[in-house]
Amino acid sequence: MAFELLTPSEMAEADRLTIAAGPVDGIGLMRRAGCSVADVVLQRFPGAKAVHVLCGPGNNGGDGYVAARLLAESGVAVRLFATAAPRSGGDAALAAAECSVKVEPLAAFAPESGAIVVDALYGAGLSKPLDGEVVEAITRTNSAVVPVISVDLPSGVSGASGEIMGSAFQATVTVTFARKKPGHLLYPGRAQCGEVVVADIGIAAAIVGATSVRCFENDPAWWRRHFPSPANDAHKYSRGHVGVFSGGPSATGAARLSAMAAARAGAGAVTVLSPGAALAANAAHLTSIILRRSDTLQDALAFLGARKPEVLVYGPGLGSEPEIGRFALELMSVAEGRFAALVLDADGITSLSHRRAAFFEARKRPNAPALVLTPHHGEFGRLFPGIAADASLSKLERARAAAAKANAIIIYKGPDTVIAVPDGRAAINANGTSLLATAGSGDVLSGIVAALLAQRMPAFEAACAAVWIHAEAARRFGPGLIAEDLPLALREVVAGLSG
Ligand SMILES: NC(=O)C1=CN([C@@H]2O[C@H](COP(=O)(O)OP(=O)(O)OC[C@H]3O[C@@H](n4cnc5c(N)ncnc54)[C@H](O)[C@@H]3O)[C@@H](O)[C@H]2O)[C@@H](O)CC1
Ligand SMILES: [K+]
Repeated sequence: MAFELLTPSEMAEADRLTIAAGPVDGIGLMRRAGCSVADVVLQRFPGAKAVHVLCGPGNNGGDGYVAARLLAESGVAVRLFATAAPRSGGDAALAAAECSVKVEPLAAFAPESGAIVVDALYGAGLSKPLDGEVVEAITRTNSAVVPVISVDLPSGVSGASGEIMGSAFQATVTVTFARKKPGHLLYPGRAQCGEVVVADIGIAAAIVGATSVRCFENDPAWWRRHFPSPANDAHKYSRGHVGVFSGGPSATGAARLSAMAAARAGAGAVTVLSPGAALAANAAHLTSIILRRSDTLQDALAFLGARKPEVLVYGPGLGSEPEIGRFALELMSVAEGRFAALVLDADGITSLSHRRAAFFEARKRPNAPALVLTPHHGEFGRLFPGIAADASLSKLERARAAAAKANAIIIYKGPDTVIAVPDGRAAINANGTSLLATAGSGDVLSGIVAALLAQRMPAFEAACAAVWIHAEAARRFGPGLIAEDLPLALREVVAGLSG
């Protein structure tokens, strides 16, 4: 399986390059696309009483004409409803000319029980919100609960952003071509797609690679070879050492969740750095995790000098007061030669929103440590208010813009977590689960990222792996999950990836 996610413009680029390379031409690609749609209809709904094909004015409609022709030739009862005739001379007009099914106006379409709807109204070319008779047809279809096969994208869903433009079909199956698009994985579009089938229409992998694509569906297949497993002669510190800062006496649990997750994700040693006032609370709950007092920057420096951790986690349970942000900036400024990466989560992010200018300035320094930020929607808006407020940007573009601005790896959390790095690469996670919407699950994620970075997994791959493993552990554990369950649930997932 191939994991690139092509935006509509990258898909058009792949289309052009394929046609230029020959021998297949535009109508040839359209015939293959329409044929794959007809195949899915015949395979999934062999007993359908009728198929109603809805065709728009562009090439998405062209795929619909091909599918209508092939289904009619297979003996299926087909009715075809169109918004307008395709532009003459184009591939869709050729496809329409080859299709002898009578064309009826879209206004005449009414979903019928036992019939299937093929939605070929708009796909990659959707450029403005749907309205009028198209929205009426969508509303009638969605409320009739008939199976809908959407061609490329459910009409109304933006392939680039997953936004719903006006209204969108609720598809049962979406048949897309060559590769998925970001809109198949980003919400709210993802919820409209149903099952996504990727049909091979003869666009070669080398051609996909020749486009400007920099976004991937997060999957172990492309980061697994970097997944760490300890060398035979490993000792605990060579496996990677993570330091996690703890909050005060009444807020110590978050750091322990992070620390336990780091240990389960393979860090050989994990130290909780605790304020003196919280030592007793932490000591009562920690066994294999090392506990060390740290009240000041001097204490932290002494730990860094003596124990040389690779990665620090700063944020869980710390509180969002400005001095927490100041300490984060101080940690970054003393990093060189002392630790390689800092994971800032939760309060670590919120507290920096009081010192944004100083933070962004600090991130420009050439010796700044690698930085991972793991904001959810609210934290993202506090640290990157300008980017968050730009309604023209998709979640993917927001994450990329934030990664560039903060010179950091961004894990923009949510049901469709986006991972982005400053060089423009990005991934969208697809195995998320609402089971992770539970207090403390973010603390666990920061521990996993830290552990993988401490084991020297490359940063983008480490962030992607952490997000996937975190969700996979939650899925396997199932309902009833609380954050305390996650570190142990990691064991099985990590074991499956190791060796
Ligand atoms: N690019 C490729 O590689 C391939 C594309 N194919 C199909 O071609 C589709 C893209 O075709 P097009 O670029 O022609 O785009 P569409 O067919 O999605 O729509 C384009 C047309 O709709 C109009 N339009 C856009 N939004 C509208 C709105 N809200 N209300 C009314 N009119 C609106 C545009 O002005 C244009 O005339 C893909 O989704 C796919 O189904 C396939 O045939 C196979 C190959
Ligand atoms: K469509």
